[in-house]
Amino acid sequence: MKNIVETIIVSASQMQQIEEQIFAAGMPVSALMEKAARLCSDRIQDLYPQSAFTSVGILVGPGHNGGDALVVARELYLAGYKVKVFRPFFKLKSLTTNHSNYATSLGINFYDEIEPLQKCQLLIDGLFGFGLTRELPPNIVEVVNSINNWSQPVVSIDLPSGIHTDTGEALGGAIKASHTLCLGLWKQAFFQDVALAYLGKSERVDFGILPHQIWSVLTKPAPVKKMDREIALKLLPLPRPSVTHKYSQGHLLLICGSLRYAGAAILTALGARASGVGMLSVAVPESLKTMMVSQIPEALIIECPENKEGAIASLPFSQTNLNQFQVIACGCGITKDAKSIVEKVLSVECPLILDADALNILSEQDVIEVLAQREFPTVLTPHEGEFKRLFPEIVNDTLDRLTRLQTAAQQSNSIILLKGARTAIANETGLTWLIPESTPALARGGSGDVLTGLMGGLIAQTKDKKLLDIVAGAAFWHARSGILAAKERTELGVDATTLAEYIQLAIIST
Ligand SMILES: NC(=O)C1=CN([C@@H]2O[C@H](COP(=O)(O)OP(=O)(O)OC[C@H]3O[C@@H](n4cnc5c(N)ncnc54)[C@H](O)[C@@H]3O)[C@@H](O)[C@H]2O)[C@H](O)CC1
Ligand SMILES: [K+]
Repeated sequence: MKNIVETIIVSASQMQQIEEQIFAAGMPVSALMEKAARLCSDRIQDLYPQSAFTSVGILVGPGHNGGDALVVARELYLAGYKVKVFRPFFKLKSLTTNHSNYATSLGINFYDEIEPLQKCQLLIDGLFGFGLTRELPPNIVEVVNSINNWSQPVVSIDLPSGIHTDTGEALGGAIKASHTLCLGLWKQAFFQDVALAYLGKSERVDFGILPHQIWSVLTKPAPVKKMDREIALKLLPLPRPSVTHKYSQGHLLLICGSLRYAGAAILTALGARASGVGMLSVAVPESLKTMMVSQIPEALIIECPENKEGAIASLPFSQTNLNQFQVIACGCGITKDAKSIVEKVLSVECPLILDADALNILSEQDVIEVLAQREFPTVLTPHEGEFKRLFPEIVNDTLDRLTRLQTAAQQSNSIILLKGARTAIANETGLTWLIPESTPALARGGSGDVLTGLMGGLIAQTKDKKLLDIVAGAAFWHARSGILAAKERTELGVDATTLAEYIQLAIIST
C-alpha cells in the first residue's frame, strides 16, 4: 500500500497542529522527542560510525530542536563517541533544560563558544527547527558562518538551522548541512529552490504518524503533495487497451517554431513523440515544413502562412477544427511576432498549454481577465522570469514562491507549472504538487520545449485522470529523464534531443 504519509508536505503551522493532536491524544511530549531523536541518533550512527567519527560536536538551541540534539548527544556519548555540546542560549525550554542537566550529569562537556568544536569530526545541528520564525541573532549568524567554512560533515535535525520551514529562506544565515533528517512529515522548505544549497542530502525520519492524525488537521486531498515514481507511473497511459486505434490514443496539436527558432519545433515534437501520443499534428511556418517532415516523419505537419519575420501569421484551421484536438500546446519558438495566433487559440474549446513566447504575448494583455474567460482548462508553464511578466502584481517581496504560485493559479483560474530547480505545480483550488528532484543539467536551451511536448502528449491520451496530476507527472518524468541522462553522460551531456530520448529509459528504469 502506498505510504500516504511520505507524499504529504506541510507548513510549520500544520506540523505544529498535527503534533498538538498527537499530544492531546495522550502521547507525552517527552516521549515523542525521545522517539524522534533516538531514530535520528540511530541513523547518524549508521551514516557516521564511531569507528570513523570518534568526536562529535552538538549544537543545541533553546527549543525542542535543541532537546532533540541533546538526546542525540546523550545516545552518541553512551555509544562511545567523544561528545562536546555548544549551547549558546541561557534560557531553554523546560524539557530541553532537563536533557541539558542530565547530559551534564553524565559528564558531557558544554561550551558557550563554538571554537572548542572546530576539531570535531562530525557536527549535529539542533539550534532551530520549525519553531524559527525570525532572523537568527547576530552572534548565531557569526557561528553559522564559521561552521559553514569548516570541512567536517554536518547533520541537521529537522531543518538546517536558520532555514524558514515554509519559504525555505535563510533567516539571516543558515547551516549548510551535509545531511538533513526531516522529522515526521516533509516540510515545504525541502522543495524550495532557495533552500537547496543548505539541505544536503535529505531524508524523512518516520516516527509513526498515522493518516488519521494528518486528516484531523489537513483537508483531503492534502493541499501540497510530493510527486514520486509510484504516483507518476500510475499517471501514464499504460497499459494501452489491446484494441485501440490512433485517434483513441489522443490527438495533440503543437503550434510552434519560426524561422528564427526552427529547432524549438523539432524539440517540442520530440517530447510529444516520447509521450506515445496516438496522433501528433504540428503547425509550423510553411518554410519549416520540409525540415519537420524529415525530422518527425510520423507527425502530420501543418504548414501555416508566415509573416515577414518568419513567424506563423495565421492558423489554417476553423475554430471548429481547433476544438477537435484533445489538447493544444502553443508557444515554443513562435516568437513575439505570432501575436494573432495566441489570441486565436485562447478561445479554443479544449485544454490549452501556453509556453514560452505564448506566455510573453499573453503577458502584454490583462492576463487574469483573459484567462478567467476561458471555459476550458489552461496550463501555463513559466519559468521565474515569465512568471514575473505574467503576474507582476502578485510578485512582491512579501509572498514566498509557493504562495505566489498558488495565488496566481487561483486568480487566473489555470494550472501553473512554475519551473525551477524544484518545479511546483498548482491549480485554481490551491492543490499543489512539488517535484522533489531535478538536475542542473536541465538548465539548457530546449529542455522546456521537450517538457511542453511531453505534457501535451500525456494530456491528449488521458481522459479519466485529473489534469493537474498529469501536468505534475510530466514534470516528474522530465526531471527523471534529465537525472538519468546526466548520470550516464554527465551534466554536460544532456542536450534537449538526448533528453527526449531518455524519457522512455527513465520510465523503465527503477
Ligand atoms: N515534528 C515533531 O512533531 C517533533 C518535533 N520536535 C522537535 O521540535 C522542534 C520544534 O521545537 P520548538 O521548540 O517549537 O522550536 P525550535 O526548537 O525550532 O526553536 C524555537 C525556540 O527558539 C526561539 N526562537 C525562535 N526564533 C528565534 C530566534 N531568531 N532567535 C532566538 N530564539 C528564537 C523560540 O522562542 C523557541 O523557544 C522541531 O523542529 C523538532 O526538532 C520534537 O522533539 C519531536 C516531535
Ligand atoms: K536544526
